[in-house]
Amino acid sequence: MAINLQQFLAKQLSDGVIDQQLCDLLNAVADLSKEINDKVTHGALAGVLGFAGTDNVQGEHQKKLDVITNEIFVEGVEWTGALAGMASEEMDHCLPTPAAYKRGKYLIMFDPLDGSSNIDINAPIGTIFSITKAPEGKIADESFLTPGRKQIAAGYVMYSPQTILTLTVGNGVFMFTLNLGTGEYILTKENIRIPVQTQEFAINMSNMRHWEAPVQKYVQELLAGDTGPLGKNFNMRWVAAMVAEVHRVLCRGGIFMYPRDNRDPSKPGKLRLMYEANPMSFLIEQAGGKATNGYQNILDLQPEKLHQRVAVFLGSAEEVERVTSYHE
Ligand SMILES: O=P(O)(O)OC[C@H]1O[C@](O)(COP(=O)(O)O)[C@@H](O)[C@@H]1O
Ligand SMILES: [Mg+2]
Ligand SMILES: [Mg+2]
Repeated sequence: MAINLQQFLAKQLSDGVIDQQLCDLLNAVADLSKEINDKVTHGALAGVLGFAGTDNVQGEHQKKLDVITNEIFVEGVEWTGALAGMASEEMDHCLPTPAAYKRGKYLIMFDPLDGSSNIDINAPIGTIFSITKAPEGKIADESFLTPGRKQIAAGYVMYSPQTILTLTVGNGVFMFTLNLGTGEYILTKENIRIPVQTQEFAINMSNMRHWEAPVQKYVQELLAGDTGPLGKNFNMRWVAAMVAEVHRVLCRGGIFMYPRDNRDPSKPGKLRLMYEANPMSFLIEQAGGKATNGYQNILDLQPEKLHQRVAVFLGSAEEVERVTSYHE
């Protein structure tokens, strides 16, 4: 019989994999994602498309939905009693749990709306989250700077033809599909394994001239197909939402890359370490894949800043190892 997310989490709780606070927090994230799903699904009818007229801390123009989903996320988790604080792509600094609410033992970092450029064209978007243990004492931005290897749980929700919540609590990767009739997330895939080999890659090719030499060489080899040193043909995909790219890699393998480039020296890599690369790398490793910045495993990087950017190579082990070896 199909089990729902609540039942899955109750089992993890009784098996001692998660504690009550984490269980409450994950249930709250699932619930708030249904509210986001509702807004996303109604789009223009709910008046949520277009720009908000504000910029975030990274100088990016915020979409209305970036702001709305950030509010839904904050309000959806702050009351749970599971959090000492939270941090988001859309907030300059962290938000310690307000005194009105009970302080808990965890921190959550999130990208409330991933793939912002897809909002207005009705293409896939998502929400990403990462949960770590909170240190004792006052919570400040520095409290969040622990390596991804220390994550307790991570996941994403993908809003697309189906709404899918993908989760790890450190014992494999599980996917739950939202039943729009009952409002339940139903377990639809478990113990996901990424094939070691692949013939599919994802990279924004329009940036090719800005990449560093090792990435230029590797992508030339992918393009050369069976006439080149890799001896096989590759297909290419680019959805422009990391959630959707990682979801595809988890479902059928592949390599997803967002390398450093020299377009803007202040932005080495586009993706953010704390609430994009770390949670996704945790999921990928839990499914038997690899995730590096070209030099080191992403999960082993010591973060320096809350909104730090990082190069990302993740997915099927053989190809991630190959492109990483070109950097050495
Ligand atoms: O504009 P590009 O180069 O296609 O970038 C797409 C990448 O940017 C992102 O949309 C960044 O995330 P945000 O939308 O949360 O800023 C990734 O999801 C995606 O992989
Ligand atoms: Mg994002
Ligand atoms: Mg975002």
